[in-house]
Formats: sequence, structure tokens, C-alpha cells
Amino acid sequence: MGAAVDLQKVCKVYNKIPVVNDLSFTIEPGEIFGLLGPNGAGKSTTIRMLTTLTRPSSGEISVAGYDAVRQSLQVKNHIGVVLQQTSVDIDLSVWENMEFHGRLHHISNPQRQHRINQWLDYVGLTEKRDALVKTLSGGMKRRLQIARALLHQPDILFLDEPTVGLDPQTRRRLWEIILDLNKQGMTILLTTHYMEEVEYLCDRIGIMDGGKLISLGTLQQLRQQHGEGLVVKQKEESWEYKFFPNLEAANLYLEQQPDKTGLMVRPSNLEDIFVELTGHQLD
Ligand SMILES: Nc1ncnc2c1ncn2[C@@H]1O[C@H](COP(=O)(O)OP(=O)(O)OP(=O)(O)O)[C@@H](O)[C@H]1O
Repeated sequence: MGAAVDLQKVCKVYNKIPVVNDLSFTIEPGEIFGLLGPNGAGKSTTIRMLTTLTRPSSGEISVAGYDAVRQSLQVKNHIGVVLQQTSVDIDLSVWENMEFHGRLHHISNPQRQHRINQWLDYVGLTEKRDALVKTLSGGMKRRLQIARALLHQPDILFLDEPTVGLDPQTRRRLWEIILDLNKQGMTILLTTHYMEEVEYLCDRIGIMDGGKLISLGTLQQLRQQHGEGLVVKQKEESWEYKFFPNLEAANLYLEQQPDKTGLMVRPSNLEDIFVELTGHQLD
């Protein structure tokens, strides 16, 4: 089987401004891939192109082996999508929302009933099946979006900032659902600006800033590339970071400093790497 997702030199231009710029990367089947970046980095635009909601200005995108522009219908049949603004109809019940999506995908009646029951049970919404969506909490709505996205049995699930605005406990619950789906074989691409989300969930991480992919790899690879040891220097209100290949090298540097005031050695983490690469913090 080929790549689950493949982007080659993809650009998206709005009003002559490239908001996604020369983006190339591949996601293998069975991976959880995280796109990390600050607001405006181009993550949502990338997900919108991958899910055929908007066309690239240039470049090639293949999803589940199909061309995202020329074979968008086939792509849609193989993907589940949970976007930030994904519309669940708040005036319909949980069941009706699922039913509507199942009909859109031409899932036969007995199969539809079976799968709706199965996925509502999976995300813990069986008891809410007749509740109007407007009465659900944010976390429940997100779980409904996920159940709905899974109804037509996609191979790849796209999640745009799946846990934004959710409390820590609800976030954890969604993380467990995402990990479990992946264990069942689902390929997952998610965007986020939460460091701990990528650290906990993702096999590989792509860091985006200003429409560009500025780093790509496993957390371990990113740490190795940028330096696993860190010397932090506190300077009044600010902090200065100096990367070293490993902790030993960082410690050696520290020992050699005549004045060690405000200096500290620790292992680098994703946030340090992000700040080093982009020059700014995530929220
Ligand atoms: N339809 C559009 N027309 C014009 N500009 C757009 C459009 N959609 C997005 N943009 C711009 O493209 C840039 C990237 O936006 P995008 O939503 O992809 O970033 P993001 O990384 O997902 O950020 P966020 O975390 O805020 O969603 C932003 O500057 C945004 O204003």
C-alpha cells in the first residue's frame, strides 16, 4: 500500500499571499501525524486542501491513493473529517445527525442503524441519542463529530484542533479515543497548537510557521536534530536558551562558566525546539 497522504510542493495563495508555501510531506498508513503551529501558520488551510474543501493553487495532493483535485469524490469516501467549524445541526438530535450523515453516504438502512448504534456506544453517547445537539456539552459535541466522521468507515481521519476549548479531563478522553482508533488501524492527521497533545499522541510531527514546514520528524529525531541538552539562562524577565547535542555537553559548558548565576541545565523539549525554530511561543 502506498502513502496514506502525500503532498508535493503544495501552495495555496489568497489575495496574492501564499498562506501555504511549498509544502511537501508524506504520511504512512497507520501513523498519527501532528501538524503543530501557531495561529495563522496554515494548518487549517492544509487540512482543507487534504479534505478536498479547497483546491491547492499549485502542487500535487494524494489522499488514500487518490488525487485530491481530480478524484475528490473517491477521497471523500475514504476520509473522515472533524473540522473546527464542522457543522453538527444543533436543532437536530444526536441520532438524527448521525442518520443524516449516513444517508448522505448512501449507507443502507440496516447497516446504518447498526453502525450508528456502534459508534454512539464507542464515543459514550448512547444515552444522549435522542437529545438535541444544542443541549450537549462541548466535549459531547466533539465526540458526536468524531462518531459521525467514522460512520462511513474511513481509512484516514482528519482532526483540526480536536481538543481546543475543552477541559483537561475531556481532552484526555478524546486522546484515548484517538489512540484507540489508531490501534484499530486508522491513519490520523491532526492539527494542534498544544505541545502536550503532539507529545502524547503523534508518531511524527510537522512544525509549520508562516505557511512553511520548518521541521519534520519524530519527537526523538527533532530533539536529536536541534540538541537534546539545554542550558537555560535567566536574564531578569527573559530566558536565553543554548542547545547542545546532549546533556553531558550542556553540563560541560555549565562547568566551564566562571559565573553560573541564573544558569540551569535540562533536557530539551518540543516547546524549546518550537521557540528556537519560530522565535515565538505557542499559547
Ligand atoms: N479563505 C481565506 N481567504 C483569505 N485568507 C485566508 C483564508 N483562509 C485562511 N486565510 C489566511 O491564511 C492564513 C493561514 O490560516 P489558517 O487558518 O490555515 O492557519 P492555522 O494555522 O490553521 O491557524 P489557526 O490555528 O488560527 O486556525 C491566515 O493568515 C488566514 O488569515
